[in-house]
Amino acid sequence: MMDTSRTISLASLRVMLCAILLVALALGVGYQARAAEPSNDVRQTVDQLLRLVDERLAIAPDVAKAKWNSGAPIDAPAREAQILERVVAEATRAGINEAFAQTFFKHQFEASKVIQHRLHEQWRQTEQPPFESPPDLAEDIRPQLDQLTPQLMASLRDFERVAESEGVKQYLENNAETLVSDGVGGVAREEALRPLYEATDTAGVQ
Ligand SMILES: C=C(O[C@@H]1C=C(C(=O)O)C=C[C@H]1O)C(=O)O
Repeated sequence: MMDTSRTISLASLRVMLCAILLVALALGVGYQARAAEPSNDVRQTVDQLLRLVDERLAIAPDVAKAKWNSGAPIDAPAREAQILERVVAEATRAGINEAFAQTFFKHQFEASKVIQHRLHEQWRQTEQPPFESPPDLAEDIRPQLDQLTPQLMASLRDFERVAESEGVKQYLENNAETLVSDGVGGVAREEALRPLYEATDTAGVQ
């Protein structure tokens, strides 16, 4: 015959041990989550940059429309060089890492072109006629993009200062999708944000 009281006490001991383990695990996870949560200030900095990236990407469909009507090539290297020239000048003036700023903007150009190419491909398939009243590239769109350049530079400067703080990469990952929409399944977003992820990587922040 089995000693029932002994069996019960062994079983309850196991339950207790399990409970203790679970509590310890929960506390550990909770601690990690707290430790990885960046400060308010850091979160605002990241949010601001993500919003500006989103704002810039949101202009790409207008660029695509203007070029669809005019037949101008999507790739405009002279225009990109002109923007980069301003970026370098501003980086020098404001003490922003020049290589980082240039790489960041090159990625914004690529991301914009991903969206433009996708739209043109779609419009070729649907035999889209010229748009009724497309925005003017030189008069409307490029000035809008130029307005964003100094805002993005200021935001990059702030981002550079917090890229090394704890939990920034995770915070970026968690908020990128909500704050940056690209309409092409995340391809343009990934392209636009890669330099930011890399900036957190070189800091050894996971
Ligand atoms: C937006 C344009 O299209 C492309 C993307 C650019 C950008 O993101 O600023 C610049 C030049 C082009 O290669 C443009 O021609 O102005």
